[in-house]
Amino acid sequence: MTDLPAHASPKLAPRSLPSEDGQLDDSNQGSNTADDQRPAVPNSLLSPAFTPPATPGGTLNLDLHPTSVLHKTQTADIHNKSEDAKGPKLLPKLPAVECIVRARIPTTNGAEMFLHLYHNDLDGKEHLAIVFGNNIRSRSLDSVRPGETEMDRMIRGAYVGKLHPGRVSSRYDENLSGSASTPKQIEPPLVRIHSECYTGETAWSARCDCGEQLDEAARLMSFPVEGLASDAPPEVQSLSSHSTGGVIVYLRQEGRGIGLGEKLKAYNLQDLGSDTVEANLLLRHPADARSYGLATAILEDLGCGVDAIPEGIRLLTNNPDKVRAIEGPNREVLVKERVPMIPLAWRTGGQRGIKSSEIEGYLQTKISKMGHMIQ
Ligand SMILES: Nc1nc2c(ncn2[C@@H]2O[C@H](COP(=O)(O)OP(=O)(O)OP(=O)(O)O)[C@@H](O)[C@H]2O)c(=O)[nH]1
Repeated sequence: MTDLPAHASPKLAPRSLPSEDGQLDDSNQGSNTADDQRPAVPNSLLSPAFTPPATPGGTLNLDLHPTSVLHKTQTADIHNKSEDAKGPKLLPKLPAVECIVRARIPTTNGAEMFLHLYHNDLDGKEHLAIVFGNNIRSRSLDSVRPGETEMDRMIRGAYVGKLHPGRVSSRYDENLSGSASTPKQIEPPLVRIHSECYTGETAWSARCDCGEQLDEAARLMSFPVEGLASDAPPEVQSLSSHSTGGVIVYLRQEGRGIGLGEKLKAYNLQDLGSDTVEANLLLRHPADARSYGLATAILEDLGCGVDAIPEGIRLLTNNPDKVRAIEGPNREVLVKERVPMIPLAWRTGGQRGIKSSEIEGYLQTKISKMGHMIQ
């Protein structure tokens, strides 16, 4: 019997049995990146479960293409020729999105933002757009619904200017001059596509820098131009002429798309010695199970597509795959510039930011295995 560690389940048959010469019996062994990245562990430790390559609980637009993303990925997984080791999927067609409601949120740092809640035809999740400034507006929110009253429009956030007690028109804010209530032509806006991370954003985790990245994106977008002091970091200085707004598209793709429960299992595997990519693969998930079609569609709806801003957007990310993915299958969005997100601890020589051995490994794996450009 194969020599297995004590915690290996004896009930799971190995996926490939070693042949007599000690080689694995996979016919396609070693032929691609997934295999290259798969850690050397007993096959019986691998979970037999298959996880869809998109937001858990969601459905993919299978009806559009019989040979859908899901089918292709399943096939790839079965044949152990996965292209899933890294990199998001480009959906064949952008999903339909609709902004259902928008509300003004004053934030604890004094800046104000408008939270936009979206529905879509791809999954049952409520994805969000956090909009800073008055220049970015949702087309689907602003469009007129049959039979709605002015009060209905104001309640769902389809108003210009600001709400105040006694206001009666969604279209006209008597406290604003005419020009101020009309969105101006905007410069290439700053955009962040952010994936949900309960542990990093809410539960104070120092395993990742997701919370810090979300805070930093909001800070850059709400940075008052006149407040740009000499102590502002270089990337902020370079943004000075633009930093009057932006949008964070907040996708409910927890754990790079595998969901919170699976991410927590991955954390346990990381504590057992795997890195973040290996842990996902051991659980039979792609290293990155996300897709970005929803974000592209939301950006289009917010007037950040090439139809409205041919100059493109400036994307806050270190992830090269995200840059291409966000542009969409038909280049609906143009990424004019990638703005890097340098961890605060690196920028301040460890004075501020997240300190933990876990975050060091996390960032190292992003650079070495996921091609992130943290510079
Ligand atoms: N599966 C898994 N997901 C993780 C882990 N740590 C963070 N995440 C998730 O990763 C997502 C954030 O992705 P990142 O890789 O940090 O960032 P990115 O979006 O790829 O790239 P940037 O734009 O440069 O930040 C969130 O959904 C987190 O929940 C981990 O160890 N395992």
